[in-house]
Amino acid sequence: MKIDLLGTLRKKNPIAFNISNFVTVQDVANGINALGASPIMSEEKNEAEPMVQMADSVTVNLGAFTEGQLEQISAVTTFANQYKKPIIIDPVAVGAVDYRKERCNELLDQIDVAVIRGNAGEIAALADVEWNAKGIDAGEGSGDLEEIAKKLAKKRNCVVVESGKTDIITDGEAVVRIYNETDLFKLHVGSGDMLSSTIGCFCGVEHDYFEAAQTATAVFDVAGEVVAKSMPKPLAGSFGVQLIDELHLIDTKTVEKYANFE
Ligand SMILES: Nc1ncnc2c1ncn2[C@@H]1O[C@H](COP(=O)(O)OP(=O)(O)OP(=O)(O)O)[C@@H](O)[C@H]1O
Ligand SMILES: Cc1ncsc1CCO
Ligand SMILES: [Mg+2]
Repeated sequence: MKIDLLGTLRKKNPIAFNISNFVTVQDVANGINALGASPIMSEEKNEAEPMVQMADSVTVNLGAFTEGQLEQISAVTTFANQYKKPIIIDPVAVGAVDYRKERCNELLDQIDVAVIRGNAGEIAALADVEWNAKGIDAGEGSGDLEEIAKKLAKKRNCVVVESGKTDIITDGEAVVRIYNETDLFKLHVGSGDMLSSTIGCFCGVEHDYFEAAQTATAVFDVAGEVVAKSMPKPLAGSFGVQLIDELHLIDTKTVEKYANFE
């Protein structure tokens, strides 16, 4: 794993264009800004082209899109392919709402994406595997998590990050697993959105998106673990704030020390 990509990210300060959702947009912007990227958000179709041109990566979060916004998402992602900017997709709740899955699949049919990051329920839905997703959460299922992630990676010819107790990262062939020590992430709505946008930042500085996704996930997971270790008792609100603090403070030595992966 190329943990020193964290240094590269901080040196380059990539512009991370995010189409976010109204629930978590501020955590996403502050999280990746603290990490060392330069976030910019937009919902306006008429500025899609210059936004994409100046960006190093484009992260599209499908958490709360409207019908009108689909046109903007389509324009942005088409320009991103044209200008060869990596696209990261966060398919929020596609396992729970068919309308979302259908729109997401239409989008994925139109464009090439670098990374899809979702929980097990979301990744299973896009991989056409039976699963009981629960709203924005992973829900329950009995399928093999690695096989599901690989199936989607092959189907969409991209890297898949399937988050959960163990984060599974695959390019369809190789698999890297990152083991998490704390589940405090679940206390903070938007942990997943922040992870997806963190992956976007690393894809903006590393063209090997499999490597970028691994480093991003390890940095993010370790940041959460460091916060959890420092808290005398789990506090949901403080966890969210301290996660942003730790994304600012974290260094490669800390990631090397605590990242548990194979
Ligand atoms: N059971 C768990 N134990 C430990 N860590 C977890 C667990 N589930 C998720 N995580 C971690 O939480 C972070 C967010 O992943 P998660 O799978 O919860 O995304 P999500 O479901 O899209 O979240 P949200 O939509 O609420 O933002 C990741 O860093 C992941 O490693
Ligand atoms: C709670 C919620 N609803 C739509 S998006 C979102 C944030 C998690 O993605
Ligand atoms: Mg999510």
